[in-house]
Amino acid sequence: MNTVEVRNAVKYYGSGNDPFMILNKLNMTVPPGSIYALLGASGCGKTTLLSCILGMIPLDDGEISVFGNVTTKYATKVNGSRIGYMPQEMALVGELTVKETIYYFGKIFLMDIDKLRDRYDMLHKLLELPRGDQRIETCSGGQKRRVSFAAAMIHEPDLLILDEPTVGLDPLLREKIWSFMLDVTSTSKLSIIITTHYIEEARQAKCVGLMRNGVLLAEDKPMNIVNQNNVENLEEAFLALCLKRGVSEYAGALTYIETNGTNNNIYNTNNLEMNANRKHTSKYKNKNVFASVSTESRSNNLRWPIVKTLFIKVWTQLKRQPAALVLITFLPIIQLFFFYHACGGNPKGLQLAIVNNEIDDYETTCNRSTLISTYPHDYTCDLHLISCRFLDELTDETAIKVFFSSFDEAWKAAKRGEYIGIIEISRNFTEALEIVRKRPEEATEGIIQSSKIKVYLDQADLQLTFFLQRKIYEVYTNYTQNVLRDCKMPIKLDNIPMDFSESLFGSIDSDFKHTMMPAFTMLVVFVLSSGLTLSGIILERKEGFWNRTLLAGVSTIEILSAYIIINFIIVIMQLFEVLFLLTFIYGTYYHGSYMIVMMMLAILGCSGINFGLWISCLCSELMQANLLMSGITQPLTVLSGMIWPVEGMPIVLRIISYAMPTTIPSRAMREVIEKKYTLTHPNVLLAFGNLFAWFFITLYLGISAVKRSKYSRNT
Ligand SMILES: Nc1ncnc2c1ncn2[C@@H]1O[C@H](COP(=O)(O)OP(=O)(O)OP(=O)(O)O)[C@@H](O)[C@H]1O
Repeated sequence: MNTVEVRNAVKYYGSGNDPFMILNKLNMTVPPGSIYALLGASGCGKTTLLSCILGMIPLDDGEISVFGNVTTKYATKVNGSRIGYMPQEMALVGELTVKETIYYFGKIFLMDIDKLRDRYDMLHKLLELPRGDQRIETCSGGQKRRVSFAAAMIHEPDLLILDEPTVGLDPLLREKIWSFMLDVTSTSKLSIIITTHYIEEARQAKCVGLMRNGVLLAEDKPMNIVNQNNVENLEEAFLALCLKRGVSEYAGALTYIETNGTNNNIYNTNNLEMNANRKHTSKYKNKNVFASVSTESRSNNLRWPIVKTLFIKVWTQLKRQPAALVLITFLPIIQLFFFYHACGGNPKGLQLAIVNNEIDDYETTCNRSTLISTYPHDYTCDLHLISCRFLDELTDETAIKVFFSSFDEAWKAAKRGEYIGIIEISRNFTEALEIVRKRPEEATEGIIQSSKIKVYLDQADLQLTFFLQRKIYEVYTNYTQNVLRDCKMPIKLDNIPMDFSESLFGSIDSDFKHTMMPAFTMLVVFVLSSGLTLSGIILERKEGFWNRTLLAGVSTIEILSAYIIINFIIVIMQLFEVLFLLTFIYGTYYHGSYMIVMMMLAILGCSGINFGLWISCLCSELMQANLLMSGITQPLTVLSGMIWPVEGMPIVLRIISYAMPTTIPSRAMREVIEKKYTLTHPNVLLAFGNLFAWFFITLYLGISAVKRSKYSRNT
C-alpha cells in the first residue's frame, strides 16, 4: 500500500467568478519507506498540494488517500501522530526555548518522557540545534528551521511532510540531514515528502515529482527522469520538460480539460492543452465537494495532559512578555484610576464676569457691615446692599469672580471666550427686592426685573453650563436661607416650594462617578477579556503554530480550553483588583452583596473571552481585530447608559442598548450596590438572564467560528 496517493486532484483559489486553478487533475504516488522530492518553481502549487494532503484545505475534485484512508465527501481521519509536518514558515513560538518547543510537540503527541528525552538528545546532536535554553526568538533563521524540523520528527511519524526544510542551511548540514533521512527511510517504513528549491539535492530522493502548471510533469526515480530526457542532470531534465510543455507558469493559465485520470506517473503533455482563456466553466468549479484527509484528534474527550501542556505553553509565553504581563495586571487599575480621577469631579477655576450695578467696587463696598441684614436694636430686617451678600456666597469653589464696570465690556470678554458666563445685578436691586418682598402690590414689571439676578451662561459646553446652573442655584438657596435665618423667619420660606433633601437610595451628595462606575467597570472587564483572548489566538494562528498543533491531532476544543482557562484566571485576578481598588482605595460604598457583583463580572468576563474568540476568527490580522474592537467599544460605551440615560434614546437604540451586556447588568449592579437588591429581585434576575444569554450566544459564535475556520489561512 502506498503511503500517499493523489488522484486527479483539482484545486482552485479565488472567488466564485474568478477562480484560479492551482492543481489540475494532479496525480502523485508516494511509496512507503521512501523520500519523495517535490520540485517546482515558486508559486507552482507545492504548498497547496501538501496542505490538501494534510487536510488543511479541501480539494475541489479528486481523491487523496493517506495510509490507505481514501477521502470521501466527509474527510477521512488519519491519526495525527502518524504524520509529522514541518511548514514552510517557522510556525514556532518565539517566547519558548528550543527544548521547550521540542518537548511541547513530544508532549502533545503523548510521548513517554524517557523516550522524549532520548529523541531530543538524538535530534539535538544530529541537527546541531542551539542550546536547549535558548529562546526561539533569539535563534537565527537556519537555527529555527532546524528546531522546526526536529519538532516534526520528535514522535517518529510514519509520514513526514517537509516544506522546504533545507532553505538557509549550510551545505554540510543539508548533507547531514539528507543522509539521516536516507538512513531512516531505508531502515523503516517512514515516507518523506520534501519540497525543495535545491534541485540537485533531490537526486538522493527515491522518487522525484516535477511540478508545473498544476500537474506533475514527471514522477519517477531521478536517474530515470534524467535518462529519459537525454540530459546530464535533474535541472536540465526539468528545463527540457518545461520546454516541451510551454512557457506558462501557472495552472491557472490552463483551461480545465477532462482526462481519463489514469496518467499516474509519467508526464503527459498531450492530454493537457494550453489555452489563453483563464476563466473556465469546469463542472467542478468551486464545489469543494471532496474534503481531503484530515488528521484526527485521538480522542473526543478533553485530554488533560494535552490541555496541561497547552496551558503551560500559553502561560510561559505570557510570563516571558513582561510588557504584556504588566499591562494585563495593571490595565484595569490604570483605567479605573483615570476614570475615578477624571470623571465626576467639580470643575474648578471657572471664571464668571460680574457686573454689579448696585455697587461701584466690591472689595471696598462689600464688607462685614453690608453683610448684615438685621438690626437687633429695633428688631427690623431691612435689606442693605443685598447683592454683596449674594456675591459673598458665590465663592471661588463655584467660580472665580471677575468684576466689570459695564455689561458691554463683560459681554465682549465673554464672547472672546474669557469667561464661562456673566452675572448681572441691577442698580436698584436691593430696593426692588424689598418692594417685591414687603409691598408686592407696588411691584411693576420693571421692579420685578430689577429684583432678579440675571445669569448669562456659555451654552456651548453643556456639562459646564449644567454644573454652573446647579451651583448658582445652590448659592442662591444658601443666600436666601441665610437672609431668612437672620431675619428670624422660617428658612423653608425660600421661594421654591419643593424639598429634595431626602434620598430614596444612595446618598444625597452621591458622586456622579459612583453612578457611572458599574457600567465603566463592566466595559473594562468585557473589553479587556475580549482583547486578551483575540490577540493570543490571532497571533498563534498567524504564526502557524495553531495549525501545527491541530495537525498533531490536538482538537480545537483542547487548544481553546487552555486559552479559556488562562484567560479566566486573568479575568478573576482583574476582578479582585478592581473590587479591591473600588472598595479599599476609593471607598465606593458597597451596601449590597459582593458575591452577586463578582458573579456578574465573572460571567461578563467569560462572555468577553468567547467574544474575543469569535472576533479572532473573523479577523486574520491583529490590527483588523483591534480596529473592530475599537469600533465595538465605542457604541458599547455610548449605549450602556453611562454617558446618557437609556430613556433618552430613540426606541430602536433603546432596544439595542438593553440587549447589550453592559446596560441592564450595570444598572442591576448599581442597584445591588446601592439598594441592596438580592438575587431574587426581578432586575437582578433580568441582568443574569442578559449575561447568560450573552455567554451562551458568544460561546456558540466563538466555537462554531473556530470549527468553521479550523485551520488558519495564513499557512
Ligand atoms: N489562500 C490563497 N488564496 C489565493 N491564492 C493563493 C492562496 N494560497 C496560495 N495562493 C496562490 O497559489 C499559488 C500556489 O501557491 P503555493 O504556496 O502552493 O506555491 P508553492 O509552489 O508552494 O510556492 P513556493 O515554492 O514559493 O513556496 C500561488 O500563486 C499563490 O499566490
